[in-house]
Amino acid sequence: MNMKQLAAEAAVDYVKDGMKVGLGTGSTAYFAINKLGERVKEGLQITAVATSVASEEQARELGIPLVPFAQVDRLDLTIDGADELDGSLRLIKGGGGALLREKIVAMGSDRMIVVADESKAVRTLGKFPLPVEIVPFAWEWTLKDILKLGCEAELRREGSELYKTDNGNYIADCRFGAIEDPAAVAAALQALPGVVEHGLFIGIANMAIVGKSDGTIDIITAKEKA
Ligand SMILES: O=C[C@H](O)[C@H](O)[C@H](O)COP(=O)(O)O
Repeated sequence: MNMKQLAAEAAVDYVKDGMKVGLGTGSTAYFAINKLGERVKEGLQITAVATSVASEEQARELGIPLVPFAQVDRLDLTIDGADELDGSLRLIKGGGGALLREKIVAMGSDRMIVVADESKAVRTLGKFPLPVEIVPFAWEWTLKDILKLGCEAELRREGSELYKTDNGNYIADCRFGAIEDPAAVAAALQALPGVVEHGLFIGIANMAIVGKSDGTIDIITAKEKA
């Protein structure tokens, strides 16, 4: 079994009857959604919300019951991937462009389990360019503001077009180098009016399940959310 699948399927063991579940996005979350689909066919009773159009379509095809946000106050558990995670369960997310919906859903969940292969576990965040979702209006100014924070940044492209998120925004991929103080970078980005959200998830994940090449998993836990 590949490392992503190993981690994702281990996370699905935490899903119990009656839970309201957030479905993540990306190639690792894909395996979790697939496994959940299998368990729903076997009789598992859950309801779910998705963090992207792609995950919503996958869930619908598998028969996972999706509920509108208006009908659910909080989720019990969200399972999602990450582009990088450190030993304090700080994450970089958004490689697939879904960071805004992912953060809304994760923060509306009592627990978030991150699923990843071992290549994602790092000592210091920042090798993976930090995705920052910005509004298209005056994006040139927002990009200049971001550059002033001391990174190299460029707007993500999809072929010859600028990439657009499910929310119709752009993504600036920002190379800060090693991010020694993620909270400071997060605060500086959040202060810019054109920034919708950034891919630093700090104090949000409760547990990470990391699939390893030797076929085992590592579990990293954080204290429960207040
Ligand atoms: O926007 C995408 C998400 O944050 C993904 O969870 C993240 O990019 C990890 O994706 P993957 O599991 O495909 O490496």
